Amino acid sequence: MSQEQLLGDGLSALGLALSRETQEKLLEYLALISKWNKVHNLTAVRDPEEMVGLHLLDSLAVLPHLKCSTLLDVGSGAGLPGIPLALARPDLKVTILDSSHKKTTFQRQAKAELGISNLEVVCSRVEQFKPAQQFDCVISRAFSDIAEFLKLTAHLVEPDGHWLAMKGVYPYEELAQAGLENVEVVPLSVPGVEAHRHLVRIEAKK
Ligand SMILES: C[S@@+](CC[C@H](N)C(=O)[O-])C[C@H]1O[C@@H](n2cnc3c(N)ncnc32)[C@H](O)[C@@H]1O
Repeated sequence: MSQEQLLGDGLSALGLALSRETQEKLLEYLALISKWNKVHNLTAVRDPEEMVGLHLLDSLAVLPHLKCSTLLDVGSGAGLPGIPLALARPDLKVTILDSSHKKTTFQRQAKAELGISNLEVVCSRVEQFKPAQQFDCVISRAFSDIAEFLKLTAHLVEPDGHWLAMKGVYPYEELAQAGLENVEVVPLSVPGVEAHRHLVRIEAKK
């Protein structure tokens, strides 16, 4: 099946309506990752069909749970989930951050080529990042365990804000290790991705 069809079907299954133009930009973004992957090792996922599920739909599955106006994606790598979210939600101010120059050089290229005006790119270790303003929401995928994620980003979340941690299997151990009980854990079903997915929401307010 073509990437266009996979994306269209996946979005329908997720109950998401994105314009034709946005869908084209999402696929242009995948094409850019593939192009850069030939020279730089940006992501291990290289199969065109798998990329739609693991890069785009996995990121976009979070959209219905995104209730914020400023978002920081920590350890964003090739721009995941931040770039698909910025493309799908032009009203959202998205900052993507990574400590790797190679990754943020790619992120800047993607921002320029796709004309993503609601996206900022930051090259920094997250623990050293001192923005002028904190964020409503700080998100990460495949960055660290939950305790480390909260520790490294505590200075970046608004007092009324929250964290979203994108996880695979239900993270019982990570939650226990972080001393977190009674947090919201939403199971997500991602079209084209057989593995389990869970989204953990942690409020900054104690
Ligand atoms: C496994 S990758 C995940 C990339 C992306 N979120 C994804 O899901 O495809 C983790 C990323 O975190 C970045 N990273 C690790 N420690 C970091 C730190 N302390 N500050 C900023 N970025 C960091 C790495 O450079 C790497 O790009």
